[in-house]
Amino acid sequence: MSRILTLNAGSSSLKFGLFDASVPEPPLVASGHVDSIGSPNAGITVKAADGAPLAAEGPGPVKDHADALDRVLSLVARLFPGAAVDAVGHRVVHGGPDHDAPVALTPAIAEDLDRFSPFAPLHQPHNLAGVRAAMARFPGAVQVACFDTAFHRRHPWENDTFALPRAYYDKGVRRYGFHGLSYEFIAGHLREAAPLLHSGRVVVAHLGNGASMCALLDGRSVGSTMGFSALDGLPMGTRCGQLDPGVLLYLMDQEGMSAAEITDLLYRKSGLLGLSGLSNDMRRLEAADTPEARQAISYFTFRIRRELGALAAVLGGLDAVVFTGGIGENSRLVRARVCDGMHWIGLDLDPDANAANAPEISAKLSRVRVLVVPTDEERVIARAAARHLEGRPYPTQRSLR
Ligand SMILES: Nc1ncnc2c1ncn2[C@@H]1O[C@H](COP(=O)(O)OP(=O)(O)O)[C@@H](O)[C@H]1O
Ligand SMILES: CC(=O)OP(=O)(O)O
Ligand SMILES: [Mg+2]
Repeated sequence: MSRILTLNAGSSSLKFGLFDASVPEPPLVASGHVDSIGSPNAGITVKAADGAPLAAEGPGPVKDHADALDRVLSLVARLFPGAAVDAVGHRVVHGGPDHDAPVALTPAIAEDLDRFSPFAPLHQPHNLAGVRAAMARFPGAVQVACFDTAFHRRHPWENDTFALPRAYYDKGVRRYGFHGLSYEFIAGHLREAAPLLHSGRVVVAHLGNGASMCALLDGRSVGSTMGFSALDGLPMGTRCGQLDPGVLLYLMDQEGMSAAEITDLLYRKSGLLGLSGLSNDMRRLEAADTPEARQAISYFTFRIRRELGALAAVLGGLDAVVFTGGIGENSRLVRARVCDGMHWIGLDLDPDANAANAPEISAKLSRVRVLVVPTDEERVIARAAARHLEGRPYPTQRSLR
């Protein structure tokens, strides 16, 4: 049986999917994820398409992404011994200025993508390690890279640039935006489930260990909170989010910190972890209820509200907000805190629907609808891989450079 395998390395997770490759909209066969990578309480679960559990390991340590990948590939081989993997679809977070669509990887393209590892150090190296491991394990399969940045490549120039001398823009110092596979899935979901909203003004809040927001107009990205690297915008599990560049000058000049030390500070020690002094995991912060944990959550939700106002201004109004990602899909507290006091923009929450994790959590009379939509980046990756297998890759616009 011909199969597509998808690999999606997030900053704290490795998600994968196995799809039947024999039809154009590939049906899911099984999916799984490793969560809390790097913690002593990581877990691995695999389930069939109908949700039936197939395997579970942990809680226990999963040292790093390489360990997670090894275990996932062994589990797939053990659970599906006869599966012929014809395509492996990879989430690759940074595609730079050239990639505005999925691409079939050659070793040379994969090597070139390593240029962007410094701008997404919690992701790109793991994404490319997945590519190398899959090339070795499935040498006959087409390897398709699907970029987080691609969905945003046609956003307006004002959202693409920084106010630096133009030479830097030409060198690729631009606002790329990330989580594009998730936003593409949500846009597709709206097109099917709520066509009127799809053609309207929607802000999607992808809140996971990495977090960003995207303004969708007619299903296309017109603005996002993440920029050149996966650091900008909202605070995240361990990342600082938006920061006055003057702070960087201070850290270099007054504190004598090296680039490597600043990288470690901003990517691994800041955000919810840095503010709480406790954890990057929203579940732990909600349970801990220390003043620092409460402040970390307050800063997180304050920044989301601030960006919601800003993106609504970009859109010229607001018809819907969509929550997604591990926190957006599961944290009633965060959703309630984000929506609290948003009546001025026409948004009223239904507290019972929110507490029940319902798919629509806005009050009946709320002008702005509020939806909770589980994202499915694997589905978007599988579709792209299927098109490559069918010999119908997505067209690209190389003129974007
Ligand atoms: N029930 C829950 N309540 C609150 N937060 C949750 C819950 N389940 C998951 N999360 C949060 O989701 C985050 C992971 O989101 P996810 O999107 O899977 O991660 P990644 O960004 O690594 O892809 C965890 O760090 C955790 O804080
Ligand atoms: C780009 C990014 O932050 O991804 P994730 O949320 O999966 O860590
Ligand atoms: Mg993710």
